Amino acid sequence: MTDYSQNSSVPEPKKIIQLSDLTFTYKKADAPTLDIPSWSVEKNSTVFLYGPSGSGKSTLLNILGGLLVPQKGEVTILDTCINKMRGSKRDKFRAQHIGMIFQQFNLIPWLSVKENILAAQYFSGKSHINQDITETIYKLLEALNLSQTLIDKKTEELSIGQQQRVAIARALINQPEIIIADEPTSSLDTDARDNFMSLLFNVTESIGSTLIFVSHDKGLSSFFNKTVDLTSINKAAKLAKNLETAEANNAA
Ligand SMILES: Nc1ncnc2c1ncn2[C@@H]1O[C@H](COP(=O)(O)OP(=O)(O)OP(=O)(O)O)[C@@H](O)[C@H]1O
Repeated sequence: MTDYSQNSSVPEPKKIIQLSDLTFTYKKADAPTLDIPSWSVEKNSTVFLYGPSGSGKSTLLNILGGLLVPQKGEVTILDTCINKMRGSKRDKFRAQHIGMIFQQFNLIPWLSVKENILAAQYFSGKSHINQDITETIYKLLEALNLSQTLIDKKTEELSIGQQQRVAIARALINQPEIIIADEPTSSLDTDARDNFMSLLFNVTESIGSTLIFVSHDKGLSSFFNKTVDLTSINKAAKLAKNLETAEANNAA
């Protein structure tokens, strides 16, 4: 009898990020901040990552972006183990494949909007490929509802909301496969926040990226197709949480 079970099985979704056996401890800290036996993210998913303050969310994002390197374990992004790379190679890998949006935007204040965005393209080593970069920047600004008249303005002369959009444009200029955002909405009011979220989702979808997003604002989780509590994957945070609860119970 023919066995059709293999043919009918649905293929495994492609993992774009895989962590295994990861431990990260800050210098001088006496315990690890992250201890993650295993975690993966599927391609094209949108992940809302939350957890208590100090549970290691920013640390994890910095590891995914290759800004921090774990002492132990493997960080595999797009089938490449990034924590074994040399620093300069990892920087280039990040510039080519990962767009990062930080709470503080990390724009260079004395450079113009265009120069800030071009800097990201320069670091990716792609600047020679795209001759028509100004046109691409204009399109991106338009998609982000940012007036084209701002393109030559210094970013320090922009409002917070405008700076945030420039930070998104900079994260997206290289059409990264992965977008990592760390509390990008924390300084926005509700209307600006919702506006920002729809823009981010529109552009993420249009370039087919995978999004990892950290926020304390649980109300945002409905935008995402996956919600992850960091304490459920990070044994170190779970341990810290249990100790806190035990201390609170003892004090009561
Ligand atoms: N550069 C650093 N050196 C030493 N310890 C650090 C450093 N950065 C963070 N930590 C510690 O690591 C732990 C996790 O910090 P992290 O910023 O990743 O948490 P978080 O979940 O993002 O917190 P929050 O929600 O408050 O932003 C905290 O105990 C913090 O004090």
